[in-house]
Amino acid sequence: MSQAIGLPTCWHIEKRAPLKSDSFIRMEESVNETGCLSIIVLGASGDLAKKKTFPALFNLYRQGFLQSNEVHIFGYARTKISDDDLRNRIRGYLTKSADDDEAVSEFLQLVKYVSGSYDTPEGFQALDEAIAKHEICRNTTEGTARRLFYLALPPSVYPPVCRMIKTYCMNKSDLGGWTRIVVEKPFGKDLASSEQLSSEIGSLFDEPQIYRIDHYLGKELVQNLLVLRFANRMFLPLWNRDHIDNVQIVFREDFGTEGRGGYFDEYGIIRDIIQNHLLQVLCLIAMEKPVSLKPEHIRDEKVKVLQSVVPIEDDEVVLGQYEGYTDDPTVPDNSNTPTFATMVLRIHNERWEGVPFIMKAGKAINSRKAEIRIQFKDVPGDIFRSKKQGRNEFVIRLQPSEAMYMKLTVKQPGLEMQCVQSELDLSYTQRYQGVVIPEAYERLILDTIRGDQQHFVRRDELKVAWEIFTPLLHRIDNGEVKSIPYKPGSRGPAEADALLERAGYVQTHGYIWIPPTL
Ligand SMILES: NC(=O)C1=CN([C@@H]2O[C@H](COP(=O)(O)OP(=O)(O)OC[C@H]3O[C@@H](n4cnc5c(N)ncnc54)[C@H](OP(=O)(O)O)[C@@H]3O)[C@@H](O)[C@H]2O)C=CC1
Ligand SMILES: O=C1O[C@H](COP(=O)(O)O)[C@@H](O)[C@H](O)[C@H]1O
Repeated sequence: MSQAIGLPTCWHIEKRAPLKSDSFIRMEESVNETGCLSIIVLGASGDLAKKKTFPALFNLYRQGFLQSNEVHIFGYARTKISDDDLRNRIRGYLTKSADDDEAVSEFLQLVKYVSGSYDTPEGFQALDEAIAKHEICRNTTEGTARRLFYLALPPSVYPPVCRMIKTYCMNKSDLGGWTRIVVEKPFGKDLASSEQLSSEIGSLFDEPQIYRIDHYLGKELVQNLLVLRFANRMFLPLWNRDHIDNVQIVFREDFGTEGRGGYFDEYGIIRDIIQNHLLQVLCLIAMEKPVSLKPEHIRDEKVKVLQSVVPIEDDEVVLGQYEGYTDDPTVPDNSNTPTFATMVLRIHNERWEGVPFIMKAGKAINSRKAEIRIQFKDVPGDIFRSKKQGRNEFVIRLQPSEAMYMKLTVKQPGLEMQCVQSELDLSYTQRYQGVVIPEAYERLILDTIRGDQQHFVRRDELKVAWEIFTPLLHRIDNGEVKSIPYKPGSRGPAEADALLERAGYVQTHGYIWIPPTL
């Protein structure tokens, strides 16, 4: 059928061409993407390293973006383990397919481990020796080597680590090689510490060398937002306060922070998820159209919309902590750290005045998903009494099962004039069969090697993000806003649903979207 009307019978997406920038912006200068490359994962013994960083490096290797005759990967952390111990720790996370066993073994042979502290020279001197040895054995012309330092560490240790890298581990000269650092969110704990961190790191590295990563910016459906909003005429008249009643940006995980207390308890769910991942999504949903797709133009518009966010009101915040969180030996028994938060952000500008942006994040709750839910206003002069069917909603499912669907009211098929809720649905697994959606970290690590900063956080963007959340975070740290206990596996505190209702969200009862099966 689709052939008859000239539509493609199947959707063919060009496989990613090796080592070519697939971003819309051609690189302004040719990028040195060949030659010896050392990737150093600091915090290699940790949760991020095993779950995200090493798997992303493996996938880049398996797809040919990392060549075994060029790259070497070094893990660095305090934990005293051997090369093989690290290899065994990460092996199970690299892939689920037995077909990859040979590639896994080849990849793991590229991985070495150096143990050392984060604030004394010895470990970093040993690390530099190990890197230099690799560079020499690759017959690398002095100074053309590339060194990428990935800080899979709590931000509290970034200053000493950056000082040690600058002092002991830089690429020895600049004949086309480079040294870059990738630092993880939340990049500080509040405005003052973030600015302090930016100043300290800014005194050691130039902005083009610093990659502030927020891996949500690498997710397929997040990268899709700009295209969705600004390449489709149909959304232009609807995307504002005249038609949209409320926006929810939701992050749920059905597991806790097992063993990550060393990091998580110091930061909490707002610093861990809302101040960065969900706020980045808010920017892309709420920002004005950039002048062009140049990184600076996009990031200019993100800063502008963040500058319009008004201070958060305590009566529009609900915090929670799952029962059993403090049973974790890495968490203090008297911790008040929130593992759940629902809050309302408000943007004081012409496009969004009066539209609540409801940010929800929780660990150890009843499902794992991340989505954007845009709820439209009621139909004026409703002759179908369709209000009981529920409002129109545009849902963008970031994960799992990437999808976008529009909930709408239609005539129920049959003889009767009955209304029923249905949906227009774009489910990626069904629509783009056979296309592998890259993991966020794969894209972003590749961008750091290519020198492409468009999907990374700029310093002024970070400053405004902290200005929004710091007053609330300080009130939480001072015990002025308490966490409500909730049962693991539940929806979180009931008070959060009450806040949603007060903010204007109207639940559609009886309708659920079921992802289509192939
Ligand atoms: N886990 C995840 O899924 C994600 C995490 N991130 C970010 O990555 C960073 C690290 O997170 P994650 O790996 O989960 O955290 P971990 O608690 O697993 O810490 C990583 C490593 O850092 C070292 N470390 C932990 N706490 C401290 C401390 N207080 N002082 C010095 N060293 C410490 C430990 O290594 P050792 O003791 O061996 O030196 C640990 O193995 C965070 O900034 C987080 O926001 C970002 C995206 C996803
Ligand atoms: O930054 C973080 O993100 C992960 C969730 O990442 P996702 O890609 O699986 O959604 C979260 O588990 C972790 O606490 C946080 O630090």
